This record gives sequence, C-alpha cells and structure tokens, in this order.
Amino acid sequence: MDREQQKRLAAQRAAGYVEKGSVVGVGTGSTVAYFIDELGKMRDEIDCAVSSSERSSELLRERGIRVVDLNSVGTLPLYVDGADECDGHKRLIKGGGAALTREKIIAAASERFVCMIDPAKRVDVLGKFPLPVEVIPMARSHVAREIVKRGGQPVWRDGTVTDNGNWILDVHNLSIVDPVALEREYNQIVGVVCVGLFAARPADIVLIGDQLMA
Ligand SMILES: O=C(CO)[C@H](O)[C@H](O)COP(=O)(O)O
Repeated sequence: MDREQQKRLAAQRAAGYVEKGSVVGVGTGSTVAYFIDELGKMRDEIDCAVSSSERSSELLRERGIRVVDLNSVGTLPLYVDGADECDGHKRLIKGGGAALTREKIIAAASERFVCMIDPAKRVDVLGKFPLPVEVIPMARSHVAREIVKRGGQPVWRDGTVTDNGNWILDVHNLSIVDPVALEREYNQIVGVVCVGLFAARPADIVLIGDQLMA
C-alpha cells in the first residue's frame, strides 16, 4: 500500500472519533485534506470546525463546513492533525506545512488530539525531519545564532510567510534525546514564536494508516 493510501485510511479512521453535534479542531496538510473529505461527508452531523490554517479553512468551507474562531468555542473535544515525525511516546515534529503555531494552540485547547501518520513517519528518535521554528521576521538572524550555539543548523525557509506573518527556520542536524527539554529551551529564545516540537503536549492517539499505535 502506498503512502497516500495509508494517509487516507488514517483519515477515515480518525473520522470515527468525531462526535455528533460537536465542534472539530482541524489541522493542516495532505493527510488532513483526506480528513476534511471525510468531514464533508458528515457535515450535517457536526456543528462546525476550528481551523489551524487559511488553507484548511478554505477546504472546509468548500465542503460546506462552517469555520469559527477558537475564541468563540473555548475547549474543544477533539483535534485531528497530521505530523512530520512521531516517536514511541506520541511526541511529534510538526510544521512542515508552516502551520505549527495555530496547530499547537488548537492542540493545547483540545481534550483529545488524534494524530494521523503513515508508517514512514514513525521514528525511534525525533530529529531526522528538520525541526520547524516560527520566528518574528526581525529576530531571524538572532534566533539562528542562538540555535547554532545549541548545536543546531538552522536554514531559513526563504519565501515562506506563515498565516501569522512570520518566518520559518528549519533546524537540521538534531537527534532529539529529550524532546520536552529541547522544546522548553528553544521556546526561551527571544524572537521564537513557536517550536514545532509537540512534546509537552503530545498526541493522545496516533493512527498509523488504519492501525492504532500502542
Ligand atoms: O505540521 C503540519 C503542517 O504544519 C502537517 O501536519 C505535517 O507537515 C504533515 O503534513 P502531511 O500530512 O502533508 O504529510
């Protein structure tokens, strides 16, 4: 089975976690696009969605799903998103699609975070996928120097502007032994808006294709 089929299977299984009449938190990316297809089929059964990106909002509206602001709903019962890497503790690297900040906010505001991946993204140690860090544009060089001091190799994702008007540094050469500590450490660099490590708040449920990760 190819990766796209695995993503679609994960999205179909994730749709089983959506409760009738509820507000659904929706992530960003190609796997989430399959999930939005599934949500479209259930649009009369759900209330509305909170979206992590302009891209996902557009897809949701195209399928007749109302998109509302997180401030108007408070705590969400469910957030469904993809990831770039996932370790055995359901800790993630996210942000390949540059939506990490809104994704992390919605994950934090959700009671249950269901993450959908294909088998290639399951790793023992996070860090092979370059770690995305969203930065305030004027702080790009400062943050990059601070990351180099900490052993990382930051590369500016030139040309990418996030939905929040910020820039992305992708940090290469990491083998993340303690993801919670690294998330905390990078969060403390002035000018960092968000680190694409979801370790302090990992996923609750990980679907690898249609299989539940133990
Ligand atoms: O974090 C993300 C976007 O910021 C995505 O969830 C991540 O990049 C995975 O994307 P895809 O499902 O296209 O492989």
